[in-house]
Amino acid sequence: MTTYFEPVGCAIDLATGAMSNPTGQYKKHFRDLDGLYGDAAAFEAMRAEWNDRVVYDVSEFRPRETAGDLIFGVTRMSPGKVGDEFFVTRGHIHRNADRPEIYYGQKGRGLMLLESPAGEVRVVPVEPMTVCYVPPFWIHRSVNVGSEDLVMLFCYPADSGQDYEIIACSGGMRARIVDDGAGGWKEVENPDWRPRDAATIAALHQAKPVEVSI
Ligand SMILES: O=P(O)(O)OC[C@H]1O[C@](O)(CO)[C@@H](O)[C@@H]1O
Ligand SMILES: [Fe+2]
Repeated sequence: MTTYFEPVGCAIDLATGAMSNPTGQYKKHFRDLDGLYGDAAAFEAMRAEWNDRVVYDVSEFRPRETAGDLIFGVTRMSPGKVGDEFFVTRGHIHRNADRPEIYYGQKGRGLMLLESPAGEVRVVPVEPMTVCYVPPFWIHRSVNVGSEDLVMLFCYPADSGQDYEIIACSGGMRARIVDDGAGGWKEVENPDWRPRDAATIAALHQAKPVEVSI
């Protein structure tokens, strides 16, 4: 006999960015984000005040990790900058790179910074009442460009996985989002960025065995 999963409703608290009935939660502290930002000296200078503070936290509902299911949850990110660069999440490509994702902005003013394997850059707003579609194969990272918490719902295929190395291997993402000095943001080129070679890009497109659950 087939045993069905129980349906669940998860309430989102906009004040805290927490979701009820999560199956998991984690926090990323400032100290965990060393190496993400362009201005390493500014990062070190902030440690005294920020080291143990939470920059972003995630509550998620992950029923299982087999193909066909979904993982969803909420990310809350504090406002702030390292030098002139706005706070970001680590960023990743999905380990099964052909898996997409959506984000739905709930509070605050954010951006999704995206980069294709070949190095094309896109920026999509993530604000209340805005859905951001992250297509398959795009590296993605959220940016809080506002002055209050950014709260976003996310949802992606349960067998996506995350690969964080792809960004580190290229010297960071190709673009950084910095303060424009006029209350807004602008995109600047990361001088340390290195293009991916053809073999690395081809490997992302290799067919993977499809998981079948019995
Ligand atoms: O996993 P990262 O890149 O640190 O960013 C956190 C966000 O991305 C997710 O991994 C979802 O793709 C969530 O945990 C959260 O929205
Ligand atoms: Fe993702």
